[in-house]
Amino acid sequence: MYLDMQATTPLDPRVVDVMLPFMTEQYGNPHSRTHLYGWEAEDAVEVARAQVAGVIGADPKEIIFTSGATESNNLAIKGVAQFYKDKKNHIITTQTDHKCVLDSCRYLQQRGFDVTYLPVEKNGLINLGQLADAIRPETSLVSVMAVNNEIGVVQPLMEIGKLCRQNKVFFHTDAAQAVGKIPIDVNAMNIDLLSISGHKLYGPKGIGAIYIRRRPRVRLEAQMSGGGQERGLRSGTVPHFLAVGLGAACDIAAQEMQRDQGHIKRLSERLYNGILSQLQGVVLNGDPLSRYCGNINLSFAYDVAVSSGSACTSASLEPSYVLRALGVEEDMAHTSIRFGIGRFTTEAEVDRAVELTVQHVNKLREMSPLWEMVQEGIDLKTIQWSQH
Ligand SMILES: Cc1ncc(COP(=O)(O)O)c(C=O)c1O
Ligand code: FES
Repeated sequence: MYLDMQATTPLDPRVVDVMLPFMTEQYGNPHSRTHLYGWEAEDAVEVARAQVAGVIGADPKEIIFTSGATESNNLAIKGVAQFYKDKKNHIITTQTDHKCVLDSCRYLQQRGFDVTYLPVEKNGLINLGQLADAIRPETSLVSVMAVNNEIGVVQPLMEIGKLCRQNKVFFHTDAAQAVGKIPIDVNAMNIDLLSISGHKLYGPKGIGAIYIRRRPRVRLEAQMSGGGQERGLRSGTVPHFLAVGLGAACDIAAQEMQRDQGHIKRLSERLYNGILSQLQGVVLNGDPLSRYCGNINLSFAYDVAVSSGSACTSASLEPSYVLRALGVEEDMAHTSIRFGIGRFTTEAEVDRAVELTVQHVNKLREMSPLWEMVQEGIDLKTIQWSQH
């Protein structure tokens, strides 16, 4: 039973089929210009580039292959900030963006840039008025993720894009959890830079892409020195079989998005209703409407000692910084579980997850004196504990 599709997805077998020949017979270097092996590989990379562009409504020339969304986010944020640094030294992101976005911003802060970390509302969405107020003449970039990896909320991309364009500020979105799952159109949404990860959409790990708008043109400083591949923005040999895999994954996702959504929505509802019909004191984290249906993040009231921390950083016992940014109380943040449903999830897996969740929560609650008090109608917040 695997319900962690935000962490990673399995390779679609159709993607593997397309990749295989490029690992065995067609193993040329796509940058070798003098023989058939090189040409074959180059052609395959260009087909893949067009497939990646296709799923977000971009031009293939606007796609650069990278090693994943972490690299794309680093390149977008550091690259734009550094290129425009003489005139503009301010960037804006959100408190709930991915660690690699936040860390890239911290890196810039240490080098003299000014960063605004926008708070989010209780539902996990940013406040557009606050974003408008945060934009200054010296702002070069706004970076707001599309779908949140922990709670699945979808930020208002269309509105953010419009605001950024009006103010002549570039708009980058980390769309690692969004591409191939929800419709994205870089032109309709005025997105200037966008990060993609292969292994979140049934493609291979170790490959990703960044979309960089050509009109109006976005300039950025490369973060890798070398042979000047990928228009000088990302030196290093393109791993052609991975690129081919990413291309195929994007192509399949584009064609089957509606079908995937139908399947995933049905199973998510089954999971959510299954748990909520059998347990009290369960809360869905994040906006109930503006969300990707394959992510269900639930908190279980009172002493369910699951203490998973963040679904993504479960090695630490600290409650998730994303849930804290929503104002979720510490006890509820500590008892949150993220369920991730995807293309290959089955009804049987969901039913088993419901059964196990209900069983475990009931067991932990039986052991909890706090839960007993809640059952008796005592509001725990009114209690004076003898310590502290
Ligand atoms: C929202 C988000 N951004 C970026 C990443 C990093 O992606 P990659 O593993 O391709 O570097 C992830 C994956 O964990 C993610 O969920
Ligand atoms: S899903 Fe990406 S870090 Fe957890």
